[in-house]
Amino acid sequence: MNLVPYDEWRASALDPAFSEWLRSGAEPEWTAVVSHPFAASITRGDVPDDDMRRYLIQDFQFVDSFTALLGAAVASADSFESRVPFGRFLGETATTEEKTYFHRALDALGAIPADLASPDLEPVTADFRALMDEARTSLDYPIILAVLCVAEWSYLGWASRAEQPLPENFVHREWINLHEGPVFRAWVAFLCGELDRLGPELDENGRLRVLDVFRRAVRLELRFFDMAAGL
Ligand SMILES: Cc1ncc(CN)c(N)n1
Repeated sequence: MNLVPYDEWRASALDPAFSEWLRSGAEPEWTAVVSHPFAASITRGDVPDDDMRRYLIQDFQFVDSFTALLGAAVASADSFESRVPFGRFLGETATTEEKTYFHRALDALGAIPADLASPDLEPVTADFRALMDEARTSLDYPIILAVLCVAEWSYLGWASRAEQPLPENFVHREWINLHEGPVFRAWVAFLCGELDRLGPELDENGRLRVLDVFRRAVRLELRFFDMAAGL
């Protein structure tokens, strides 16, 4: 656990980026997320259908709050240049690719419409939605960025470990492809870059608040995969 103040840390770090200070401060949970057995099983395409259905039903509820959080990022970003990528991602991915993926995948997995509309929320799903709602209503741009960055960067982390050829089953293959590739990498680089730009301008208290939210989000990602794995 990294409690070294950012100014001290960056003087000696190999990569002095603020996002790297956050990520290393969220160890060992970060590595546990990106190397989680459930995520590895997605990359191999061998998650049993019942487990994949339970995971995606819960994740659809995650994505709902995540989409609202993207809207808050558009509203709270500090410049037009920064608002645009959030708006683009909101339009292109959240409302088209990801949404059609969920409907096709859950259909193939035998879910019924009620599973999507009003499922029983697992405790971790409710907790994750609460953190995203807290960040959204704060309208505090670095805090919003911290949650978005964990969600996307950690997913790039496990998805980029997938080996070719990717699974034939589209439920697994498309879920990997949604979180890998040049466009998704550029999106994650943008989120990290925004934190790298703003972090050094915060005072120590502000940085610790961002680190606290970053860590809470990483712990929730870990619990989410544990829930999916039935742990
Ligand atoms: C729980 C969770 N975390 C992150 C992602 C990536 N958007 C996701 N779909 N679900």
